[in-house]
Amino acid sequence: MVTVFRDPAEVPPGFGPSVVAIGKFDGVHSGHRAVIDRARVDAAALGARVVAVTFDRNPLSLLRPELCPQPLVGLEQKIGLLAAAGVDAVLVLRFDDELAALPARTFVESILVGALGAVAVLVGDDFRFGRGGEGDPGVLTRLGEELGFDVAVIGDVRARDAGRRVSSTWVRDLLAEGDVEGAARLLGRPHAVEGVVVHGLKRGRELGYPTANLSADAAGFIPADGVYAGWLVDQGAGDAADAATGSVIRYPAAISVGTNPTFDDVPQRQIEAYVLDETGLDLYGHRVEVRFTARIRGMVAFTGIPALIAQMDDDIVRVREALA
Ligand SMILES: Cc1cc2nc3c(=O)[nH]c(=O)nc-3n(C[C@H](O)[C@H](O)[C@H](O)COP(=O)(O)O)c2cc1C
Ligand SMILES: Nc1ncnc2c1ncn2[C@@H]1O[C@H](COP(=O)(O)OP(=O)(O)O)[C@@H](O)[C@H]1O
Repeated sequence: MVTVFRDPAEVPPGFGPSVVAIGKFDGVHSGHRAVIDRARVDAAALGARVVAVTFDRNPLSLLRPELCPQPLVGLEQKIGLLAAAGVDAVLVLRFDDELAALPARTFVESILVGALGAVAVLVGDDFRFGRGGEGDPGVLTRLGEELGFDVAVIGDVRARDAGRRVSSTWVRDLLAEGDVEGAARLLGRPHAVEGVVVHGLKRGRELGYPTANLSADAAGFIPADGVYAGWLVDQGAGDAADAATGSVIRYPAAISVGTNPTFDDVPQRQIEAYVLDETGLDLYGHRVEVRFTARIRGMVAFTGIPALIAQMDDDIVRVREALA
């Protein structure tokens, strides 16, 4: 089980020694996981814990909101992915005015050394920290020499085929084009959006394809409008029965993203998933994750419902092939 601290003050005294990896970790892609893997190796050698230090939001949302991109994953998704990558603890720092104004030295003394007892710190080469971005890997290294921890700057992880640096921006660009296969190669897993199933316009059943509609506040970057093959992972209604069984069920699914332009009554982009070969499910109120594995086609405004249904019949055949 991973331990999550939402404030440095929550870290118990004497928690260290720890090997700390710091970053935004948006998407927890293969580059991020290379940093975590290195931290695990170092921690094993030093008899220390592995801690990921990250932020509750993109620092840009406070510093330069006009430049702040849509996150690839929500905070809770990120914590789950860091846990899956093998960290022992995650420290989530609230990126507010106070943290943004903290001098680099204070950040290191109070959080890395004071709270976490860091013996080694790993960062990417573009890491900046402290007031006005005054801290960089060089500053961190000198503070480490003075205060007694090692600093490792992890070089770029490159995509095997393209030779380009793996980055959250690249994943975002691919998803914005609907290239969920390309995104999955960089992430090392299918991209996913997570939310609660809400009531839609009750048209799905009439069309022969009931769809679980995700709430508008779903976490995770929404890929380009279109139809996709993927999976719906049902995490249950979060009630006592589910907690007791802890059961998570993964279903094959045909996924639709868009405003359903055949109809002109859906104001917002919507993510919906039809679970193949199931008719009696009741997913309302359940927390689900929708995973995107292949793109089938773009969204189409059909003139008439029979044309939409005929196309959906064909989509299901192609989704089945993509998932086989
Ligand atoms: C496999 C699949 C393909 C879809 N393709 C389209 C499409 O091309 N155009 C469109 O307007 N809606 C499309 N939809 C969305 C349907 O219009 C939507 O699921 C239906 O209206 C039910 O909406 P409801 O859940 O709000 O009742 C698609 C849905 C699925 C599951
Ligand atoms: N195969 C299935 N895939 C997705 N949802 C299903 C399926 N079978 C039954 N359901 C249930 O039906 C609901 C979707 O039916 P639909 O007529 O599209 O209504 P809504 O417009 O409220 O989404 C889902 O939220 C889920 O509870």
